[in-house]
Amino acid sequence: MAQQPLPSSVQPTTDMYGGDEVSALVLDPGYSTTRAGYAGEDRPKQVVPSFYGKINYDNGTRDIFGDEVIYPRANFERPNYMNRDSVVEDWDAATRLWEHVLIKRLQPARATPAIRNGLNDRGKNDENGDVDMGEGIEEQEEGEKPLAESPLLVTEAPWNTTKNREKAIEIAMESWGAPAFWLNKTPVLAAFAAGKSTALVVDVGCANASVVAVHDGMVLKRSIQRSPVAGSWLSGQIRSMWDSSDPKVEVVPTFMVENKKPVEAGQPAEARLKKFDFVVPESFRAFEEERLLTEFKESVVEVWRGPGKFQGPNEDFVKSQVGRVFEMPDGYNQMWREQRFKVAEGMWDETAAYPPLGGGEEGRVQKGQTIPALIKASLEGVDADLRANLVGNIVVTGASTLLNGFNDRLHMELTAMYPGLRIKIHAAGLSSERRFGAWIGGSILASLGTFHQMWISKKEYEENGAGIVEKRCK
Ligand SMILES: Nc1ncnc2c1ncn2[C@@H]1O[C@H](COP(=O)(O)OP(=O)(O)OP(=O)(O)O)[C@@H](O)[C@H]1O
Repeated sequence: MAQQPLPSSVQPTTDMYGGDEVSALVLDPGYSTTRAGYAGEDRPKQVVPSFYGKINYDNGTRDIFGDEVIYPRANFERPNYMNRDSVVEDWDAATRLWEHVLIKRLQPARATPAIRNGLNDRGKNDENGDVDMGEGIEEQEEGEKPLAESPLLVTEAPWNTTKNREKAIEIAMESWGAPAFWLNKTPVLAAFAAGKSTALVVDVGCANASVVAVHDGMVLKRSIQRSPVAGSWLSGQIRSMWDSSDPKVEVVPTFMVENKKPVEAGQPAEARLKKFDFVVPESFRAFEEERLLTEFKESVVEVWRGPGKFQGPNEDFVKSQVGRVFEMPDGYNQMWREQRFKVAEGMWDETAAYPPLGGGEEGRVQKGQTIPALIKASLEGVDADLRANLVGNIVVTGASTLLNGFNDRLHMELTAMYPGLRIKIHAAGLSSERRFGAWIGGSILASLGTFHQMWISKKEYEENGAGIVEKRCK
C-alpha cells in the first residue's frame, strides 16, 4: 500500500461508506491498554487496561472490563488477554473486551443483550451483590450483528501471526457483521500520524520496544527489531532499585493503605495497612503496583541526556544536585538523586542495568537489546541507500518515550553512531499523541475518502475466506 505523506496538521475527513456517511471504528490493542474510538477523531474515546478483571466462582467466572474495580477479593484476578509479544493469546477474553469497548461503550444502542450484559458473565452468587446473571452463558441471538454498519480498522504488531490475523477478521465479519475490515501494522500507522510514509519508527511501549523501518507505507521486514527493554522492564528496574536502597523501599500500593501520618524524608512510614481475611491474588496486587511504578516513572525517573554515559563522573556530579521527592502511598518519602537517572540507563547501556530482582536471567538486559542496539540492527537490515533517509525521519512513539530526557538521549546516541548523517527526530509534543500514535494514524487512515476502496469488504471476505488478510493487508 503506497501512502502519501501527510502534514501532521491534516484534518481527516468523514469517511463515506456504501453511500452513507459512517464513522469507521479504530481498535488499537496494546499490552498495557486497549484503545478504541471513531476514525476522524484526534484521540481514542476508550482506553481500558488489557489486564481485565476475572472473578472466579465455583460454578463459573465473571469478567470485568475497564478500570472501575480497585478493591481486592480472594477470587479476583487480573489476567491479560495479550501475551508479552503484544499479540492476542486469549481470544475469548479479547473478543469480549473488544465488544465491551467497541460496542457497549462506544455505541451502546447497538449492543445486543448478550453484549450489554457481558457475554461470559457466568457468576450468580457474588457476595457483593453486583452480579445477577443467572446460570450459563447468554447466547448471542441469531442474526444480530452489532457492527453491521461500522467498518473496522485494527492495529497489529509487525510480528503478529497469520493465525491471529485471520482470527481478527473472522470475529469482525462473522460475529459482529462488520461491512469492511482492515489490519494495519503499528509502525506504519505511527509514521502516518507523524505525516510520514517513510520513517524509522522507535516504539517503546509496555512489554516491547521495537525499531522498524517503514518505506512508502510498507514495513521493511528485515528491519524489524524488538526487545523487552520497555515500560514493564523499567518497572522491574525500579523494583530492583527500591529493593537495594538503604533503607529498602517497600512497594505498598494504595489499596493496602487504611490511613497514614506525614513523616520526615527517609523516616519509616507511619501508616495503618488494611487487613484482608484472604490472600490478595498476585495478579491483582501486581496490577495495582504497576500504577504506582508508572507514577514514579512520570514524576521521578529521567533519562540521562548526555554528554556521555551516566556512569562515572556524571553520576558523581548528579549526587551533589537537588533530586526529586516521591511519596509512597503509605507516606514514606525520600529524595531520589542519581538513582532516578541510573534506573533508566540500562535502556542505553546494558552494563548499567540493575540486576533483576530474584537474580534470575529474566529481566536482564542483553547487549543487543538496548535502544541504540535495536536501531543499529534495524538499519543494518535495510538497503544502505535507504539509511540516510530513515535517520532523517525518526518517529518516536509509545508511552515509555515520555520519560524526561528520552529524545535528547536518543539524539545524542544517534549522532555518535552516525556522525556523517543528518539526524531528525519527530516526537509529538502532546503526550496523548505519543501515547496513541498508532491509534491516531489508524484514525486518519480510516477517515480518508480515498481509503474506502482499500477496505476488505464483506463480499470479498465471503468469497475468499479469512486468508484474504494475508493477501491484502501486507
Ligand atoms: N509519562 C510516562 N513516563 C514514562 N513511562 C510511562 C509514562 N506513562 C506511561 N508509561 C509507561 O508506558 C507503558 C505503556 O506504554 P504504551 O501504552 O505505549 O504500551 P502498550 O502499547 O500498551 O504496550 P506494547 O506496545 O508493549 O504492546 C507502561 O509501562 C507505563 O508504565
